[in-house]
Amino acid sequence: EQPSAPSPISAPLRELPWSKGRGSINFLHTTDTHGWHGGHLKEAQYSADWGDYISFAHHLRQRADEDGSDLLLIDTGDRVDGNGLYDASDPKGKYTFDVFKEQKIDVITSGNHELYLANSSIREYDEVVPDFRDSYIASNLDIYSPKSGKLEPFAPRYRKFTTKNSGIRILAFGFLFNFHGNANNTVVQSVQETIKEKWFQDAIREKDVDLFLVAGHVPVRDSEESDLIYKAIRNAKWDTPIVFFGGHTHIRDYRKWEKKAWGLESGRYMETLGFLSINGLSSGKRRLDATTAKSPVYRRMYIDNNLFSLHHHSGTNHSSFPTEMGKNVSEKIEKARKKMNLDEAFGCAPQDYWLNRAPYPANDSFLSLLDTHILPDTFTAALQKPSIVISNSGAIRFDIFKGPFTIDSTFLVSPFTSGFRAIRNVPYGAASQVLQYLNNQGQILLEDLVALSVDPTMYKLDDLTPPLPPVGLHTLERVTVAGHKAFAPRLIGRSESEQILLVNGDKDAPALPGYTTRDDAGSDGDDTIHQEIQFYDVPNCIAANIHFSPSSNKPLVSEEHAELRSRQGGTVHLAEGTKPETVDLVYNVFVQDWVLLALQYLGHDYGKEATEEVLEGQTMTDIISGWVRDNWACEGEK
Ligand SMILES: Nc1ccn([C@@H]2O[C@H](COP(=O)(O)O)[C@@H](O)[C@H]2O)c(=O)n1
Repeated sequence: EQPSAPSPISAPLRELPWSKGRGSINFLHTTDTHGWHGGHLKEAQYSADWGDYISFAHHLRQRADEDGSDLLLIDTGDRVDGNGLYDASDPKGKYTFDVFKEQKIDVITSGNHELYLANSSIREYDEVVPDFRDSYIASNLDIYSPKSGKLEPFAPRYRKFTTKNSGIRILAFGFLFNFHGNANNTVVQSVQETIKEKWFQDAIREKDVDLFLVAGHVPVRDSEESDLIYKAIRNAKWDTPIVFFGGHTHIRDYRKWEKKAWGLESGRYMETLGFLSINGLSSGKRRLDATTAKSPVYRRMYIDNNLFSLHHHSGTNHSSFPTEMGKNVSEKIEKARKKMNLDEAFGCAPQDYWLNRAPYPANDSFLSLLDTHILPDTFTAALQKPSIVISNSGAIRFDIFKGPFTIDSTFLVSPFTSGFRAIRNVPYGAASQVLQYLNNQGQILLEDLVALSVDPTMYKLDDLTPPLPPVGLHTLERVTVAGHKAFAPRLIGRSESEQILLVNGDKDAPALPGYTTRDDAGSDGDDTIHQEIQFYDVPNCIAANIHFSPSSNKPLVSEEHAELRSRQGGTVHLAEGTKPETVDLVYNVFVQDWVLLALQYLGHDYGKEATEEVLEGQTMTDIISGWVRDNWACEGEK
């Protein structure tokens, strides 16, 4: 782990469901790592780095060699965008690729983030694909070759191989979901079309396959793409076991299609090392008898990526765990971080701000910080006229922790290179409705949130201190329920019936906060028994009003009047409660197509030519770091 990483905290662990002996295969799976190969430096629970993963895999490979099973490693894409280690270098990824390639990965695919920008996909094609020449698979992805200019497969379409110890014959695919946001130097063919192709139809009919392995940057659940692939394989081979490794939705999940087809998704940001094992497979070396042939057994575990877990599951300790290669890789990461000054602070956050671990709006919601402070402060200084500034919440990727906000933090919270654009003088009536169109699902109801939570506790109003504000959801740091001592709820709400709902505020819960996953195999998949963290849905987009606050029903101010004031004083700042006749509609470029579409629905046709750059191309990363520098001094600097 990195020298500045916090030491892991011991917690109750479940045992790794390892499968041993012939006909057994074990997998480790990473997905959506988004550049976090240095691990989490502010969260002890996820503090192991890529070097530790290399050491861990080494010990498990050795275990497989000893007991005759096999260990394979899978990575299903989105390795880029989201961490200083990748994003802070020029070109991006200058240090990550060398670190990443030191792990032996048996099946690897591309995600959507490798393809947003032409230069990222070219680097992926020129560097990562050759680094993983025998294992990179691109079943539905092509690239206009930077050398020949011709459209070529990004990597081989599939791979057939036999495992080293057990002799299990695997046929592996590598898919990406039907992604449309890629730059025009790559082509993602839809899964619907791909599975009709001859090469695919021939591949699923190949003889001597003991296991179909579908690695994909595709969610395992609620995904038309995964279901189509499953059905296509089953149409050709009614009984051959299938295993899916998915990604993209950043969750831990394990889905059962049927007893011989399961799929694992292994979270995000190097928080999780997914583990899956199957025993009872046939192989070139081992014919199964009638009973065992019917019953391969699949099991899974989500390993928290920290040394406490990794030592435990590999039967090692502090001194026997690190391998030479693992240590070298950790050192390489440390050097790269130093070279890029990733620990240099712009300022210090006075408290935690959560992206999904707090409801929105709330005092500890990052999105509330954005729409009530960061965007208004930045754009009030930069824009002259009443404006509405819209950003997608997806532009924000991670939480802010109390303490130093560093160069690294800027990329953790928002790594993207898109800037902001404006459409001038949009009638206020239309502009003020765009946000609603972009968030078309309306407000989240108390009932919806409660339905998502486990065992909400109901209390009477009188039993609670402090008393609650009116009906709705609230964040309170501590509450006291009559007859119990004070404790911290994850969510508290007051319903129409005047009862108080206290969600996940169980004072007897385990101490270490973390994931508690419920999947198709039950709720025992997380290796660490956690105190459950509540995650909240947030709107697609948020907005800030600049130079006006339309909270009352004062009349719209006429454009002429605004013009006049503009000429007189430069900036037009309307009096509290006054609505402008027109506003400049400013938005993050990523949502441009949706903003134009919403305006079209609202009866105003604007083309891209009607838009112009604002803030001289500054990105959300620049905006946040600039705001932190100006507003959050560290102790001693005040
Ligand atoms: N320039 C960009 C690119 C992407 N986004 C946001 O990221 C989302 C996709 O990320 P996943 O990890 O879910 O694949 C995308 O939907 C956008 O919200 C962005 O804001 N700007």
